[in-house]
Amino acid sequence: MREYARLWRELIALCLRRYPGSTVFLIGWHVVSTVMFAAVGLTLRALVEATQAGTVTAIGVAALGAALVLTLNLGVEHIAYLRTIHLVERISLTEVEPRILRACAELPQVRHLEDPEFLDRVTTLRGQSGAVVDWAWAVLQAVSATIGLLVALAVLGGVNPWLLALLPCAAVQLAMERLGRKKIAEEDLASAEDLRLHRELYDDICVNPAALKELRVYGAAAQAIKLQAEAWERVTRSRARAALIAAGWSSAGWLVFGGGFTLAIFLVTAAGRPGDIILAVSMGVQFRNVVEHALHRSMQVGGYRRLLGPYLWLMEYARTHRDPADAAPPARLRRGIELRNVSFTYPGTTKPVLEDLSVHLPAGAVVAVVGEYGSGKTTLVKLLAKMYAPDSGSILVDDVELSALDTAGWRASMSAAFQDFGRYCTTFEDSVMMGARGDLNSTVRDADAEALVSRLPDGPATELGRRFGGIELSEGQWQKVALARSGARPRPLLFVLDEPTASLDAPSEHAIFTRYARRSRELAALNGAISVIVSHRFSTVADADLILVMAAGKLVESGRHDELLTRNGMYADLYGIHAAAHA
Ligand SMILES: Nc1ncnc2c1ncn2[C@@H]1O[C@H](COP(=O)(O)OP(=O)(O)OP(=O)(O)O)[C@@H](O)[C@H]1O
Repeated sequence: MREYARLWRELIALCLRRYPGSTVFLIGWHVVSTVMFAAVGLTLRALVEATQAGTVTAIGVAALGAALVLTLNLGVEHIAYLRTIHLVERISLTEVEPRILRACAELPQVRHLEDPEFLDRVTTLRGQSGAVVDWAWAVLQAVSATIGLLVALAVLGGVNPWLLALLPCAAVQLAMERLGRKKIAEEDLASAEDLRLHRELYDDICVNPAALKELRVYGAAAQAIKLQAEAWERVTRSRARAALIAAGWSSAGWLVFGGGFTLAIFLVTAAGRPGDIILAVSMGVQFRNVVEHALHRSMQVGGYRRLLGPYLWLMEYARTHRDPADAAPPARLRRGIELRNVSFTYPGTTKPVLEDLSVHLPAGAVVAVVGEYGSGKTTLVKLLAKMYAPDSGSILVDDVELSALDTAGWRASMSAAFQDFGRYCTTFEDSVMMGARGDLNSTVRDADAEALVSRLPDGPATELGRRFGGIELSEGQWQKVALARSGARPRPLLFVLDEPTASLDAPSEHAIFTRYARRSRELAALNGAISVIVSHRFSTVADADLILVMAAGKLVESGRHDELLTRNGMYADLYGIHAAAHA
């Protein structure tokens, strides 16, 4: 409960800071509106009593008061409604949505992507930042409307105590509504996985080019559409069931409230004076709307909690998963990187992907990692990039635990072309430089991407990616963009190329490796940088200072090309197969 109170204060303070005028006006209106409903009945009763007494001045004052109250009730209420919408939209888009995005983007590792609890909560929050801000105002409105209702009940109770029976009737109604909301919240969380599946399949069927091609080739589109429909069917079925149960509770509640209200008004009408009857009837006519408003905002407050729970959970998750490490990475590597008995299993799985891996990567070395498919090469690279932490063992950077190095600082000290590189729909230049301040021309040259740039209609300023109106590139061209990006950072300590030329032709591959090998040597002389190249092509790795041969998560051999050939082990076998295939 305390965390909700803190969040509420935080959101209102945010509104005050960004839009002080609107916020003060709205808070002021919510205070004034607590007496507005009762004021309608009281001014109309005063008008009737002044008319009965025949006092012209009293009639004039009462009529003016009633007109003012009615105008405020209708006019200012509408302005307050519009201001609230504006405020909620602005604050959610400029403050709360970025907080949600930052909470995800600044997580130091990528472990959370395998955590269904994390994914379900982030899915629930998608596009819902407005609801988080609206909740803060709904709380204020619910409180203001509830106080207004109590003031009105005090006035009505003064007229006839039977009218107080409206309060327990409303309480029963609220309790029944709550049961229904709880059911809806439970079903929402339970169906989050199906909802995610439905959206991902939609993307695969309609806009994801990689999946789209395969669905066509394998004739699996109909099956994917069927699975998508089934996922949606499960979502809607469970939501409809919850909505029906909630509606049942709600209707029963309204029945109780409506019955009590009708009886109370009947009793007052039977015994009241003309002024009191006008008061009871005028307030009675609006009473249902006022109760509904108070209930609606109160229910919204409760309903929004299904989003506030995940929101607070995410903020707490981001806070507790913040990088505790603060040691600065070295400016240059002296000893290098050492892996000691490193083991790793992906979250949610049981089979270790890396087992008891120990190896020293000397400063300034070009290290090649080879091995069968699925042997753990990419996983090793992910551990070096601190995307995951080893389950046991340690990784030392110049004798300092990698886990103790500030993650953002370590990432700023490395550069990488990952196997599953991103395709960013922005200009070629932005896609390559991505915040780096290196020289675009030499970066393009090293990635052998000069011919690609010369073919782009607007050169480096060309927008890439057809999805947002740019031009589409081939797989190999996208890979060159990713490669160029990895070369844009001027002085990385760790330079990772994970299958950097898998989509490229042989001449391109040769040109790139010659340049990157030269660059690696230059970097090594500059700051002792280590280059790690994962490749299936043995011609590529023969010149490496150290070759690591992986098999089923284990390091089976390591050494230079000649040493490994002499050893006549797995490397020699694989090299032989490769050489024969390319003879
Ligand atoms: N995110 C993940 N969650 C669970 N298992 C994973 C994940 N990523 C990879 N694996 C598994 O870990 C093992 C090693 O994968 P990894 O990508 O490291 O191998 P690799 O040697 O790089 O393979 P390739 O040569 O095909 O790129 C594989 O069995 C793979 O299925």
